[in-house]
Amino acid sequence: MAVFLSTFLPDSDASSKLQVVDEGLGKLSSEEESSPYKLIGDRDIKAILKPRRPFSHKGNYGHALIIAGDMKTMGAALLCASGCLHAGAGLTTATVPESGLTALNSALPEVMYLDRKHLVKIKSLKKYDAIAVGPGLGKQLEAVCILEELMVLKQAVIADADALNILSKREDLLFHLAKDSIFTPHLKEFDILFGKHKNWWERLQTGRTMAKKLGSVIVLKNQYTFIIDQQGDVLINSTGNPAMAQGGMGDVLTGMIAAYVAQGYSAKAAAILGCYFHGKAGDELATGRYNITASELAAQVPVTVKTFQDKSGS
Ligand SMILES: NC(=O)C1=CN([C@@H]2O[C@H](COP(=O)(O)OP(=O)(O)OC[C@H]3O[C@@H](n4cnc5c(N)ncnc54)[C@H](OP(=O)(O)O)[C@@H]3O)[C@@H](O)[C@H]2O)[C@@H](O)CC1
Ligand SMILES: Nc1ncnc2c1ncn2[C@@H]1O[C@H](COP(=O)(O)OP(=O)(O)O)[C@@H](O)[C@H]1O
Repeated sequence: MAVFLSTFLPDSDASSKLQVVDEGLGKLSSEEESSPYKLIGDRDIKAILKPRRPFSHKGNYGHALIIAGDMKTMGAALLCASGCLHAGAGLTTATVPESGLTALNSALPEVMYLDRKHLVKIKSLKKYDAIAVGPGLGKQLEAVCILEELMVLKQAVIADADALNILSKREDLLFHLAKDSIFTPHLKEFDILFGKHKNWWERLQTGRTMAKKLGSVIVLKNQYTFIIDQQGDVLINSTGNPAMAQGGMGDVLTGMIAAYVAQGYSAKAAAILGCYFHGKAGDELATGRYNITASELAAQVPVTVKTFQDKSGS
């Protein structure tokens, strides 16, 4: 029986009721025209997820840089770095304001620190395999300067939260960020970036147009998160649940996506793995829980991935 796009949207409209969603990311068969709307299944994850190889070392799993945190939102940086760490990046470095250094060292001793002052002066961030920017970053001049530097360096980024708010006022930066960047807005951030929308159908159409125009991946977060790839296809993630509706959950997701980019996955694959395992970790914890904190979710991720790997034989 056909599944329609409207199933995955919180509001109703005529168009989405007519759009068929394909099961899985591959084509159904050579004769059938594939739909731009595809539901991510376990088989897709199995095909994407790579095992950790024998004799491998931290250098094989990439180095991620987290640019996040401000005086009152240092927690967002810690949560993002924690998501990155728990999703398996070989090395994670966080650049937070100096006032957050003690918190960083106490909460996440595995994570290294890079002085913000050095970041703005650095002419190359090439040693980092993934760069996430935005959670709790603030919108002050320093944050704007960081985004300007990243644009000049032409390295793809994972942009979230305050980075998106800054980009919404700076089209010159938005359209000059490196291709294969990943944008992770929730509904409000999406509308701030790309304009107000009447309903989710319209929002998705704008997302498709903008992902193609930017040559980047847009992760539009909601109960069902939509991963819109560079071709304008909409991949629907169905893991996750309302127990996850607590502050900081998106910060963890951003760190996880950065970890997968650092490990060598493409922008699209990293977004898929991040969303799937983020939601799946939440589903596992929610079996015995009314709500889940973002820190708990991050800690669950290695268990979730291992359980999936063992069950699917990947
Ligand atoms: N511990 C820390 O340090 C934390 C730091 N954080 C960091 O702080 C910074 C600012 O974060 P923020 O929460 O003030 O702003 P933001 O997320 O834009 O919400 C603004 C308004 O948008 C809405 N809205 C929000 N989410 C929505 C959704 N999914 N779907 C639909 N609507 C949604 C909602 O409006 P309402 O719907 O209630 O009218 C909400 O009031 C940011 O950098 C972030 O990373 C947080 O991560 C928390 C933990
Ligand atoms: N009801 C829900 N069902 C599934 N996932 C949810 C639900 N509520 C929140 N989430 C997930 O939690 C994350 C929230 O992200 P975001 O709003 O950016 O959080 P924050 O800014 O507080 O870190 C998203 O990945 C979203 O998909």
